[in-house]
Amino acid sequence: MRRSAAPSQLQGNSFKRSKLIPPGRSNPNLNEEISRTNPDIKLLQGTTSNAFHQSQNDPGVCSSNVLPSEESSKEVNHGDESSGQFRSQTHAMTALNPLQIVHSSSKEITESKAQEEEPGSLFKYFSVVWCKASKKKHKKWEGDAILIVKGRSFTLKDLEGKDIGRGIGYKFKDLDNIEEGQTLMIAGKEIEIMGVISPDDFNSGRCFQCGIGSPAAPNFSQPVRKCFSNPFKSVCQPNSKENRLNDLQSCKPRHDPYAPNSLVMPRPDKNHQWIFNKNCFPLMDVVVDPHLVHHLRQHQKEGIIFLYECVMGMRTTGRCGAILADEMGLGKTLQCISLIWTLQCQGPYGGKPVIKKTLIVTPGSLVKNWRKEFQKWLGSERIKIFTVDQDHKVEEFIKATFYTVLIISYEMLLRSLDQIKTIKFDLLICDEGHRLKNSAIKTTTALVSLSCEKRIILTGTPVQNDLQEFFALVNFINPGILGSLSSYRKIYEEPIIVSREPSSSKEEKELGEKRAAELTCLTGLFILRRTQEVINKYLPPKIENVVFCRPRALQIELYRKLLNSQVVKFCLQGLVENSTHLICIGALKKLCNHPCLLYNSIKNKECSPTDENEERNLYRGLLHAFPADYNPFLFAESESGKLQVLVKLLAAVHELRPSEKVVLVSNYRQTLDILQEVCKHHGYNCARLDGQTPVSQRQQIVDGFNSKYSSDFIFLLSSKAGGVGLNLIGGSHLILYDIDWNPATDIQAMSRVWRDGQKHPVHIYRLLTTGTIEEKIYQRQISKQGLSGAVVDLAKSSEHIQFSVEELKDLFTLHESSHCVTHDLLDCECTRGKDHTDDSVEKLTISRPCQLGPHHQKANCRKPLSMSQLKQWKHSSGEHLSLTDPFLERIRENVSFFFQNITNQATTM
Ligand SMILES: Nc1ncnc2c1ncn2[C@@H]1O[C@H](COP(=O)(O)OP(=O)(O)OP(=O)(O)O)[C@@H](O)[C@H]1O
Ligand SMILES: [Mg+2]
Repeated sequence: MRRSAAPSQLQGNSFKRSKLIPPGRSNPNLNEEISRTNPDIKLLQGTTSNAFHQSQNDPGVCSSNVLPSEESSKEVNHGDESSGQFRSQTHAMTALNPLQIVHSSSKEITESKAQEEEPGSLFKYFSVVWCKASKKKHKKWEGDAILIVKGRSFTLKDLEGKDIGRGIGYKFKDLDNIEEGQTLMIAGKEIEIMGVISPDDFNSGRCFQCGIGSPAAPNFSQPVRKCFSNPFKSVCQPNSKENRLNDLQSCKPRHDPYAPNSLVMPRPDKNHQWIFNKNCFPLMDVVVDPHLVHHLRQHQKEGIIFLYECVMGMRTTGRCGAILADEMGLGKTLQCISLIWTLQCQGPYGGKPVIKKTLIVTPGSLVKNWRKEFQKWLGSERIKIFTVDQDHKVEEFIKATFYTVLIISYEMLLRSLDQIKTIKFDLLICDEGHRLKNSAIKTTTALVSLSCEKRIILTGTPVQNDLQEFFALVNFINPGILGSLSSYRKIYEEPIIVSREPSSSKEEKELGEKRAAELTCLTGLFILRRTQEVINKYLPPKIENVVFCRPRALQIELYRKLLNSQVVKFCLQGLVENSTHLICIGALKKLCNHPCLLYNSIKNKECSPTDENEERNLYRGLLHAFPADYNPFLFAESESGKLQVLVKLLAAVHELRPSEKVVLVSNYRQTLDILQEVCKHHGYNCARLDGQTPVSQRQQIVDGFNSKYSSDFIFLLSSKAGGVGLNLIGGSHLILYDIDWNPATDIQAMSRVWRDGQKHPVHIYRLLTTGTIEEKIYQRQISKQGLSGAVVDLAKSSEHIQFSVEELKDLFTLHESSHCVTHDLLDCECTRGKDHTDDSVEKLTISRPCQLGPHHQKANCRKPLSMSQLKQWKHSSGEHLSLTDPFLERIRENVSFFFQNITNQATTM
């Protein structure tokens, strides 16, 4: 709260101030004094202790600011003054003793209410300044506030959205006649009306944002024609008057702004020049190096202009942060490299470079990728990059002054924070920066402690699903722009959340929508997100398949036994903790991957007989279901439906596309071990990257696989450990062997191959075991997250999921007779009105319109996929597949159902 800096004081409004009379509501003599000396002043008395006592006795009289009723506190929380069926009127009049009004007869009140009801339904909003009522001659306004008047009631809110005064039951004409410049006494405060606020400004929350710099309109004025200078000539640095005059003639843009396809940054407007060009350097066009522009896609050019305007403080005055939230694979790295290279060599004022040193913080597995990308786009001569690792410490960067860019992992940053703090960085880039959504974690506090104000967050993961996390990210790049956390919650979060409740009123919905729109509009100035569609045209076709694999006999037997266990029964009766549900879910998921994983877990538990816990109980009696001579190291394909399909798929790719490679993804290291052994057994060379792969080796492994000279046919990837940001374009087939609760994990993995640089059509296979928990997780991914439109979040894992007993019942059911439970749930034309038995499905598949074939409608490929979108995908049971896909053909006998969607369809597969 600002003190002694309220607008009227700053502006020195003597006329208005002369009207100020020391307020003193609780002192009746003072009121008299006020009215005697200043008949202009209105006393709107809503919050005296007298009034409160009265209201206790007379339910018809309400005075808030003191113990608001339940109804009124709802009003407070939601910022919604609409619920006002006022219980009575209190009083609102010029120089009138409030007690007189309190004693008004109820008849009078009713009559006046009836007369005034209609106009009272309209809201009026005023910006005001306020201070406590006092007799002092020279007083200080304590702050700005918003006065909301509806009919015969008012609420006074501070700029954090908190109620600081309320009252109801005033005379309509008193509240109706409020006008600019007027001084009022209300709720124990003296206020001065500064101006009228439009309903739109209030509903959008804009009126609370007076602390925010106004958005500066981007300036796209055409550059003035000038000769361009030699790109390698150093920029001028004027320091004296003569120099400056000389510079006026000699300073030229580094690159020709008029060359065909040149990318010229917008010029700063007058306001910007006033603030940032104190030395009156000549205005210079900032032109992106044509060497880079040559490669840039249109969306990347726009992204560079956006980043430039943000970090230059041209979009939001005084703020230099940006969030580039483009979907995965859109080339955020290249956009940043272009920005760094431009700002490091040029600037709008006399051409003086805007930045000297840049700090890039990134996940460990991407440190080398950043170096590679710098080299790819700028070569190794133009810019000197320093990457921190075990052998190259930050001290080296400090000593060797020619390095201008420091690339470091988040982990290393924490370890080297003291040294990092000694360096003056002008630009900070946080790659995969959604991890900063928690302001309490060490990484965030470490980065906040750096003084650099030009900050960019890069993330391919949408950031707006959790409003508090969103606040943390925004507050990191543009500190304070959304006000304090408490005001943000009051002004935006609470109304938005309330409006999304099914029980919310029409007004609450409207307010929430307006606030959400305003928040989007405000943050849209410095957040940019483009979706994959913008590069689809540069990418080869993507054929995405969801493959439902029939479980094998051993799997079904063990699955039944697990579901019949005491532990699962206790889960279904709601008798056990969430951790026990997770143990059961974990066992079922292992079984779906391969029974040997379950066998090993049972054996491990047996080895520690003293360890009496739920997991041990769950496994009781299960060993008997395995053959007596069971060998868990054979990894028999015939024991796992998915493994059988996988082996056939690999063989098909190897045979039909000998020059293409496969990325094979699992979330579990033990599963990757099995897959690795199986690959070895079939003579396929593999590369592997999981959580245990040393960070220093990761890029080398990725490069090796992507190289056309590599003999590796398969890349085994643990998606959680190393998925983000990797480019695995060496592979054109990607198989997701298991499913994660969080669709973002799977989407991240799938985005590794279908990205810029990919030459082949991409085939994606998501393997699910029919009728099992894997289908349930998939349904949860696409129904809950997809349908609600909620965006996904990488950090949320199953540990954070709470299950209702109903959900658990569904999770712990095995559907043995269905071809595809997911399809059964779709209410698809092909099954509508029929029993979901094997027979009926099979008969229908022959003629149904949604079968693979020309009738299918192309689904919107935007993620996350929803159930209704899935229905639009081509689908069919294994038996009735119309065989245009040679890979699916090879696996059809092990598969009960397929869904397929093709993006960027081409004639060949
Ligand atoms: N204009 C371009 N022309 C050709 N290749 C490009 C272009 N822009 C980017 N690429 C390449 O596309 C790939 C993906 O780029 P990048 O890694 O920057 O994506 P990203 O947006 O950071 O995605 P993620 O969110 O997955 O990290 C890289 O190999 C990059 O070199
Ligand atoms: Mg990236």
